[in-house]
Amino acid sequence: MTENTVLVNGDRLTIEDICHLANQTKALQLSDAVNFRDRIDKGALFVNKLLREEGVVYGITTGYGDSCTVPIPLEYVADLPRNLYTFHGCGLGTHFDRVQTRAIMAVRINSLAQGFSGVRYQLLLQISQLLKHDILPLIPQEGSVGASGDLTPLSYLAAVVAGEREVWYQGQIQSAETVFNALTIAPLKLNPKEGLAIMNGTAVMTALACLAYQRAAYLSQLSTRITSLVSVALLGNAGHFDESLFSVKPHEGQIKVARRIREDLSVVGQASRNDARLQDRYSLRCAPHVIGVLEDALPWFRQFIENELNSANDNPIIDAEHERVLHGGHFYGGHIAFAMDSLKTVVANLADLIDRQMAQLVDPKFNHGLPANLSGAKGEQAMLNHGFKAVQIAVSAWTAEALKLTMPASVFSRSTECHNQDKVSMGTIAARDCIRVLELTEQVAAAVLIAAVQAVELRSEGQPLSANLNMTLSQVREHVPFLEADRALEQALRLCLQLIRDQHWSLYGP
Ligand SMILES: N[C@@H](Cc1ccc(O)cc1)C(=O)O
Repeated sequence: MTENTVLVNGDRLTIEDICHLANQTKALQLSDAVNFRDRIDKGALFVNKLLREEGVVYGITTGYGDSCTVPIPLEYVADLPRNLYTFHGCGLGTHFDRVQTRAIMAVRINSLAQGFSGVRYQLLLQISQLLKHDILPLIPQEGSVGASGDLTPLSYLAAVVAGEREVWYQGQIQSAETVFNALTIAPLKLNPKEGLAIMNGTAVMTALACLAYQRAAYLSQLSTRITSLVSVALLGNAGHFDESLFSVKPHEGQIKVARRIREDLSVVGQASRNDARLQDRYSLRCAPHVIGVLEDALPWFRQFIENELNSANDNPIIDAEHERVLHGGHFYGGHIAFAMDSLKTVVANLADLIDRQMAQLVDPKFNHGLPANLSGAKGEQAMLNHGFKAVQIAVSAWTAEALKLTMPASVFSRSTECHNQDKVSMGTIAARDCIRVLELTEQVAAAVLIAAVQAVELRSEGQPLSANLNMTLSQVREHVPFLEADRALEQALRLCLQLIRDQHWSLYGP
C-alpha cells in the first residue's frame, strides 16, 4: 500500500478512507494477496457446493423476500440475479453526485471484502475496475426504505457490473455497454448469490454517513471560529468561555469548544469581574453548549458509522469456514438511521445558533454601535446602502429550511413488501435529509462568516486581534472584499461556500 492508496483486504477502513476514495484523493487498491482471494472465493465455492448438494438456498433457489416460498428450479437459478436488479430498476429523484456514487461503491466493496457474502473475488475486482476508470453508475436517490438494505439504488450498481444501464464516464452520461466496449471491460454475469450480495445491504446510507460526518466535523470548527469573531464584533464578554467555568461541567467536547474560543479571543488569565455587559445573549454565551453537543457526539457517530462500514450487511450470511448459511437481517440500517437523524439535528442547531448571532450583528438595537446591517458606506451614501440586510433574511430562510428537515425519518417505518419487510429503518432518507441540512448550514456559515469578518473590521480598526482571528480575516479577504457599497453578494457567497465544502481553511488543531 502506498500513501495514495486505500487497501481493501477485509481489514477495517475509516470514514476518512471512504472520503478519500470518494474525492479521488486516494485510489482504491484491492488486495491480490492469495490468502485474501482464497478467503473470498471460498464463499462462492461453498454456495456452488450447496447448490449441487442440497438444492435449496434462500434467494438462490427461492424467490426474494416474501416470495421465499416460491421454489426456483435449478435450470432457472442462473437467471434470478438478473431479474433481481431488473425489477428493482425503479428508482426516482435526482441522481447521487459523483462523489457520493464513488463512496457508495467503495463502501459496498468493503462489505463484500469481509468475506461473508458468498461472491467471487472477480466481483470485487469488477467494482474496483469501475472505480479505477471512474465509470460511475447513475443511481437515483429515491426508493430505498433502508431495510432490505438499499435494494433499489444498489440495483444500479449490480446492473452496471453486468454491463447494463447508464454510467457517467468522462463527464458524459453513456450506456454501460458503450463504455465497457470502448475500454474492453467484460460485463460480469452475476452468479446466483451475487445480485443479493451487492444489493441487500446498507452501502448507500453508510456512504452518505461517511461524507456527512466529515462535513459536520468541519462545521463544528467553523461555527466555533464564527462565534469568536461575533464575540469580538459585539464587544462580547470573554469570561463566558473561562477555563474554570467549564471545568465544573465536564463534557469534553464542550470544554474543547470553550478552549478554542478562549484561544481565538486571546484570553489569558481571568476576565474582568465587571465587564460592560455581564451576560451576553445565549447565542454567544451558550455557544460551547450548542457546538459542544456535536463535538461530544462525533466519537459515537464515528463508532456507529465505522462499525456499519466494516460489516457484512447482506442476507443470508455465508460462513464458508464453518459451512453455514446464516439467515438474518443485517441489511437493517438502524444504526445509520439513528446516527443520521441525530446528526442532522445537531447540525441544524449550529445553523440556528449562528443565525441568531447574525441577527444580533445587523441590528443596531443589539450590535453595540455597529452600523445598521453592517453597511460600510459613509457620508451621504450611507442612507442608500442596505449592507447585509438581504443576506440576513436569506440566512433566516436557509436556517428555517434546515430546521424543518430535522423530523426524524427513522420513526416513519412502513410495513412493506407484503408485510415481510414490516419494520424498516428509513436510514437512507435520514442520511439524505442530513446531507441537505449540511448544505443549508454551510450556506448559513458562509454568509455569517462574511458578515462577521465585516463586523470585526468595522469594530476593530487598529485594535489587536489574536493570530487565529487575523488569519481568518485575511483568508476571507483574499476572496471577498469589504462591503463598502451595496453589491450583489451571490458570487462571493458561492465562492465561500465552495471553500467551506473543500474544507479549504484549517481552523484548529486537535
Ligand atoms: N432483504 C430480503 C431480500 C429481498 C430482496 C429483494 C426484494 O425485492 C425483497 C426482499 C431478505 O434478505 O430477506
